[in-house]
Order: sequence, then structure tokens, then C-alpha cells
Amino acid sequence: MGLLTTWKSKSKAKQSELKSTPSGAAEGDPAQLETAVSTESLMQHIPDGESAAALRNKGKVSTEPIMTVSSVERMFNVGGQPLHVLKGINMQVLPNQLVMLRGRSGSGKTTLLNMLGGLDQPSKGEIWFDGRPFHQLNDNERTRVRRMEIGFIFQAYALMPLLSAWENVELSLRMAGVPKREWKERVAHCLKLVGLERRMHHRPFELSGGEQQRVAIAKAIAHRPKLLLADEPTAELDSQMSAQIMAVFQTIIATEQVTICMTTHDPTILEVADHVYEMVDGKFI
Ligand SMILES: Nc1ncnc2c1ncn2[C@@H]1O[C@H](COP(=O)(O)OP(=O)(O)OP(=O)(O)O)[C@@H](O)[C@H]1O
Repeated sequence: MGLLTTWKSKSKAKQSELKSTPSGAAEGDPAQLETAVSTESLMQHIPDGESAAALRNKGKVSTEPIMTVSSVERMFNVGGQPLHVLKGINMQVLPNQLVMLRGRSGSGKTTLLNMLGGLDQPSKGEIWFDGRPFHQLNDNERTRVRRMEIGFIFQAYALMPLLSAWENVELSLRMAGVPKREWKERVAHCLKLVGLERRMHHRPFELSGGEQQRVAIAKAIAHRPKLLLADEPTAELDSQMSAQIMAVFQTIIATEQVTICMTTHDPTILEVADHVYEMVDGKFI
């Protein structure tokens, strides 16, 4: 298995570093102060102490993998020629972890992520999601699992441009079939969790890139998915906003019991991952 390395994601040092950078820069600048305040409020949600690993050791979190990938290959037919993109991928994702797929452009990260989310199927191999053989489900069954149990976040936010932050999150509850009586409380909770309680009625063009990505996160977790898949979620953001997004990810892992698997090119955010898989030319090294 191509496990590059393992880091503890919730060290106090890392939390205080995330906390102190924007706070230190905030004095006298209202825009930076706003960023600092929202980061402070984000960090309040992160519980001190117990990491997912510690909770697992105490039996509070399942030790069974939520996702198991065995010998997965993916071939495409391009102009009559076979293109072998994934060449035997093995991985396990444990509950309440932050797992990163890293690799150069074209190495196959998005192709694999699409398969983990049931958007595509392997040419060979198996993918087990929460005890079910994802690779054997038909299109309708995979769509149902995806709608109910998986959330997606994309590089370019994928928000409805004419809807407010509130309405965007509400839309995802409607799509997942969550009863309307639960919407108000859940939308408010998710937007607060990502630090946007003062931006709930802004539309995407009235928000910064980092704020738009936080709306996208609120939208992706609103229906309480077990697994959150994020394709380059920080690619459009500067380092401070990227740090905020990673702080939000840590918050929602701790409070919403969600597992996150994301792709990235950004070496500066790797250290908050529980596991990093390095992909080279369709394989983990
Ligand atoms: N549907 C498809 N048909 C044919 N080729 C494809 C298809 N999807 C992906 N590929 C090819 O597979 C390779 C891997 O693509 P993929 O998008 O998974 O890479 P990536 O690591 O996510 O790259 P990036 O970091 O640039 O997003 C590329 O060469 C791409 O052209």
C-alpha cells in the first residue's frame, strides 16, 4: 500500500499556528479583522484534545474502514486506443480521518476521487463503501447512496449564483429529501459551523473565494453525509484562506463525524492530513 506518511492532524501547535497567523495580521485593517474574527470563531468549534485516533482507541469511533479500494484499475478508450489511467490502486479510509491524495497533474487523482464517489466505476477491482460493494451497484443504487451519504466539494465552489448562502445550503437538503421542517435549524447550524453566521444572506458574488468555499462546505455536509470528497478545494485560494478551509475540515470531522478524502497539489496543507497517498502515473508510491 502506498502510504507516504502519517501525521497527527490535530496537534495543539498546529491549531495555535492557524489561530495566530490571521489574528496577528488583523490590527487596524477591517478586512483582515473580519477574517481573523471568523477564523477565531471557527477555531472555537475544534474540540481540544481527542483526535480521531484517540477516540478510535477508546472505542468511540469504529475501527472499520469506511472505504476500501482493492486493485482498482481504470482504462479509457481514446480514439480507439486504450488509456490506462489507474493501474492497481489499494487504499483504506478510516472513519473521521482527513485523507489527502497528492500527485502531479494527470496522475489520476480526480479519476480515483470520481470512483470513490460513485460517479464512475472501475474497469477492474473493488470499492467497498461502508460495507457495501460500490463496484457492483447499478447506476440507480449508486446515485441513491451518493445523494444520501456522500458530499462533494469542487475547486470552483459550484454554487448557484443567484441563490444566497442560505438558499444554496437549503437546496442541498431539498435534493437529499430531508424533511422541510428540519431545514431551518440545519442550514443555520451548518453555516455557523463554517463561520458564516454573518454572511448567511449574501449571494456568491458578494462573498470572497474562501467564504464561497465555506458555503460549498456547508452545502456538502448539510444532509449529514458519512463521506466528504473534495477535489482541489484550496486550489483557488491564498495560503491564509486555505488554512481556514483546513480548519473548517478539522471542525466538521470532529463535530459532524464525517470522513474527508481530498486531492491537492498544495504541499503547505499536507501536514494536517491523517494520511497522505502520493500518486504517480496511476499508482501510489
Ligand atoms: N473520461 C476520460 N476519457 C479519457 N481520458 C481521461 C478521462 N478522464 C481522465 N482521463 C485522462 O486520465 C488522466 C488522469 O486525469 P485526472 O483528471 O484523473 O488527473 P489529475 O491527477 O486529477 O490531474 P489534475 O491535478 O490536473 O486535476 C489524464 O491524462 C486524463 O486525460
